[in-house]
Amino acid sequence: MSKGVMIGATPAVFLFLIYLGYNIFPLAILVGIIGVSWMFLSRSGSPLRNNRGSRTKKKDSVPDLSFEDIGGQNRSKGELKEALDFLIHRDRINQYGIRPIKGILLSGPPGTGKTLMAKAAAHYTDSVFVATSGSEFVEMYVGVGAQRIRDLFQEARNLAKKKQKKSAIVFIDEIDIIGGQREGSQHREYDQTLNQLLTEMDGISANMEIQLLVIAATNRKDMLDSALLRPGRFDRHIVVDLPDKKARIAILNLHLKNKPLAKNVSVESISDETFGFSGAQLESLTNEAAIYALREKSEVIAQKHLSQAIDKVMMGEKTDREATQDERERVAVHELGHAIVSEWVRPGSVSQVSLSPRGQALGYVRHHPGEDRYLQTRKQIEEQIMICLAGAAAEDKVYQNRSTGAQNDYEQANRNIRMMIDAGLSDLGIINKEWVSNETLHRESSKILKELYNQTLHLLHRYTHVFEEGLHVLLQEEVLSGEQFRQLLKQYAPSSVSVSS
Ligand SMILES: Nc1ncnc2c1ncn2[C@@H]1O[C@H](COP(=O)(O)OP(=O)(O)OP(=O)(O)O)[C@@H](O)[C@H]1O
Ligand SMILES: [Zn+2]
Repeated sequence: MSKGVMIGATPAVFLFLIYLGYNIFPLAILVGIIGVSWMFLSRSGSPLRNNRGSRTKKKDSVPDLSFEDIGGQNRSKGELKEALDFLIHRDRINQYGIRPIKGILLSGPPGTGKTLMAKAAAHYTDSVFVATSGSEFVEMYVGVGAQRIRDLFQEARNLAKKKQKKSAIVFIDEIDIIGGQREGSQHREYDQTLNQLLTEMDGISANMEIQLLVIAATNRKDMLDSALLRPGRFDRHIVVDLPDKKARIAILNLHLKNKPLAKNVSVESISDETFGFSGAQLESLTNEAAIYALREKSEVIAQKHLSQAIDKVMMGEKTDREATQDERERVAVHELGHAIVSEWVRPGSVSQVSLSPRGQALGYVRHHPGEDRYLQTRKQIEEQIMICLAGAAAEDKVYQNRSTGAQNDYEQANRNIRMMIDAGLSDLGIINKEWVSNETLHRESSKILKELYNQTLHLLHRYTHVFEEGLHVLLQEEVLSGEQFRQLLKQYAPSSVSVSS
């Protein structure tokens, strides 16, 4: 079976772990999901991408977008406003001899509203807004990039004068492209561009006629050249993170405001199911839901449209890729495995098992997230690993063999094992990795993997009837709702294992 086909099942587990929300390193994982969803989004040609063109518009006077138009992000907004107050109360700052803020760096995953924040900053300070993106500097001839930077700053000053404003904000998206760490003498062109930017910033002083502020955005702060982060340059860092549940509600409400919404729609439940979504993905979700409603000629956007839109944003558009009947069966078995163990670990966690091809996937399990967790015990990590392994174990149980569809599942499992060992939670105890050989680490991780795999297989063997019934429904209906699935479990699962131990 070709690799592409059975990749099918893989995003499921990925979403799983994220949706369980049990991670010690939430950010890493969150960035992970964004990476993954982004991958799907760009493949499916989502409207999100189309936004981009207009976002990097070069010239604008004062943007008509305020902080109220940005959902959630209260901490970042607060920090940003505080920094901006320096710009507004320039005289007072001068009086105290405080050096003006010249650069603010916004960092965070894609689509979290960094561009919106920069625009709102211009609105808040009544500044003109001039924007560019690092990507515009790619493959420019030597000298052109530096000239572009010079022009940009000049443009900002000219525009402010023309509009009779006291200040201008220069926004540079994807700053990491021009401000990435230098390696030897390569990237000479970027060097010149970066140097020009630094020169412009160094030239900003408190008593200029037009006060300039540079706001830069990146989702790879670790990549930036330290010269950029020095005092007097981008010395204010504001993290713009993925929205939490409350923020997701706020963002959804903002984007649903101008749409006909059915009365019984629960925005809260949508926010529950979109853990790890960025603002941009939430916006896309509301848009897709409206399209589904329109397609059905429904007067209002109903819960089911929103629910379909979640799948679309998460996994990509439904594809009409025809899997063979054998493949469909195998994917169904695989996903049922994930779902069974997930319910065993945390009853109520499965929100949908689906056998409809979407993006690169042939099937997937969608989860209700638990509460956000930042610490976890050995048992919890082991359970996560079991959920990962359950797809392959299910195939093993039913077919006595496995396919290539579980590759990502293993990667995810291995990441968890590494975390467990690093955190001193494995049988090796607390270790200093420098003194432990790779061989020892490898042996320990294989041992964990093997034990948990056997446990998972053993557990699944007790669910034969659930597999049979679930398979039957999935092949016919393509989806099993969380409720339906739990009903099956209630009916067919051995009572001793139906609840988490
Ligand atoms: N907090 C938010 N509130 C409302 N809408 C949001 C929010 N965050 C993102 N969006 C939506 O997502 C779109 C993209 O956001 P924006 O361009 O600001 O993200 P970004 O962080 O700059 O992304 P990138 O890193 O990809 O440039 C916005 O136009 C808006 O529709
Ligand atoms: Zn899987």
